[in-house]
Amino acid sequence: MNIKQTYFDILSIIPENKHRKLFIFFIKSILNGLLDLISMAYVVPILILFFDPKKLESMVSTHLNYTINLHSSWVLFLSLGLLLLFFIKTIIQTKFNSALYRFLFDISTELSMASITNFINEKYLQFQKEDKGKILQSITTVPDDFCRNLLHSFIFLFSEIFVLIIILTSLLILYFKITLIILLVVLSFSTFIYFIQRRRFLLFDTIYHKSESKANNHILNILDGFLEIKSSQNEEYFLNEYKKEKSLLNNVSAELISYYSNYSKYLEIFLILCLAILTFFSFQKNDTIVLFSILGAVCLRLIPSISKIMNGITMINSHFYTIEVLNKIKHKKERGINIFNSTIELRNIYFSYGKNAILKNCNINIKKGSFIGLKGNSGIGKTTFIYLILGVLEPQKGNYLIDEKEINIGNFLSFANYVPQQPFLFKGSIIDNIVMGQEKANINYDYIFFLCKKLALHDVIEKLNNGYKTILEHNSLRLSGGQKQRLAIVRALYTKPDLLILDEATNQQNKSLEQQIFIFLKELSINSKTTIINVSHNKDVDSFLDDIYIIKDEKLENIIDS
Ligand SMILES: Nc1ncnc2c1ncn2[C@@H]1O[C@H](COP(=O)(O)OP(=O)(O)OP(=O)(O)O)[C@@H](O)[C@H]1O
Repeated sequence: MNIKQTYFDILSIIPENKHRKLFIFFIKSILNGLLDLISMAYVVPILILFFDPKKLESMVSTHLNYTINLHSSWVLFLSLGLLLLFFIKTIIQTKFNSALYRFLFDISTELSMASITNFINEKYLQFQKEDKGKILQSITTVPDDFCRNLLHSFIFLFSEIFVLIIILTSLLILYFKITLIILLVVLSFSTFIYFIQRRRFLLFDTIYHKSESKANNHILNILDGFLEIKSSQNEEYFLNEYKKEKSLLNNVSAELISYYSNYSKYLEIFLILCLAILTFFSFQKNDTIVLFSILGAVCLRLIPSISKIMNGITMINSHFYTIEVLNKIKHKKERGINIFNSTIELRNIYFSYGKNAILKNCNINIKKGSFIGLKGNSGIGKTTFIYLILGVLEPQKGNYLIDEKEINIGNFLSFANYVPQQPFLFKGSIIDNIVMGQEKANINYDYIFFLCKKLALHDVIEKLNNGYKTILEHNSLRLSGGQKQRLAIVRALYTKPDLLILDEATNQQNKSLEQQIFIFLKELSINSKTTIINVSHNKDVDSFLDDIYIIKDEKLENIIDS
């Protein structure tokens, strides 16, 4: 592990406004480590001495060659001072711990937000290619793992190394020979353990990286395919696939957690063995007592310190993947702001998915307020064409003009709204699902009721237990397919889009309902100048359309003109 490189990698991930605070935490954690040296184990023997002034006086005169006369009031004063020091130390340490964890989790939230923002601003084609399990992982587990395991261990690694240096320097000054032997023994033992375990840590890193996203994908499969999985009676297969990855992950976590206590046990055993050997071969009786007392002190503070360092290195090595994942997050541009007054024009557009050409030399001029139909066989490229108009996909060739001015596309047009075949509903009330995050004070309830009435939804909603406040689940089954589609149209219309695209968005309505919806849409296109593009195979709605286009043999043709 290259500590310097890891430090710079960590800095490149953490938001810049947190760098100063991070540096302060490094310093504070060193001070915290030093405060750790004042432990109950040292305070109690000192207190016992204070309450036995005769012994303390004789110790001072024997070891320091100095005569003191301790009054009982002094003893009491010193004892209280020591206790006070211990309390202050404890308060400082608890405050430091709380502040550190708040800081770490604060960073985790920011990284999580950066990660999810990255995906929501991603180009659609790129988003489609992404592994959805990995997306979930990089939003949920990775920021958490980075802060809780890697960054936390890194901060403590510094402070523990610093504390260790102080302890060793003091011991070297006091008992040079024996400390040097212990140091060499412990260092070679730790290095030995590190090198034999290193490949295992890297394996853990790979397992965390791969298995979490695989497990996420299995969860997504189970959630999305709930009915199909049950109807084909394949629950067992999907559950086992999930279990495989989850067990792997949990086994790794269990092993990692156990390392912490195991390291100190290995060290203890190793030091006891060394002690036995040294006692047997090299030391006289007097030295053996000194040796025992030094080793006692070593066991008290040195072993936990070395264990913490080894554990920190283990944690960092096992979570390196988080740096790799988080490094990929780049802040991308927000939705483009455009205005549409008269025309949208696509000129000589060529678009292909890899070698699969979908549209060649495609031209269309869409006038504001027009109601356009788009037809074509399944898989011919209707949705692709719509995504090109919406600005979600970028053509390989051709020009995109709004009001006769060429624009750079690649991001959703701000004035457009789109209703897909399978509308998306999220956990929240019906109102939440319509306004999608609008501030409560700004919600235009009258317009929502008006739209719902026009789309034959108002009565349906009013009949639900809590009316418009009824809570829907993610992809709720509480509403029928047709009702969900109408709710999605209300949602799109609520934003008063200049351009509305319906991708087979009424194919689950019966004929009379579909006619009712189209009468209203036609009114909007005439009165509000809402431009509408409707993708549908259904000839029943052709009479509402001003223009009908068809995609055939990679060409876009106007049926009405030809
Ligand atoms: N992200 C993608 N990568 C590669 N190929 C794709 C991608 N999206 C769609 N395609 C392919 O492009 C072709 C056109 O797909 P598209 O979804 O545009 O057709 P469609 O006319 O809307 O079909 P349908 O009426 O069945 O919904 C299909 O052959 C499809 O497999």
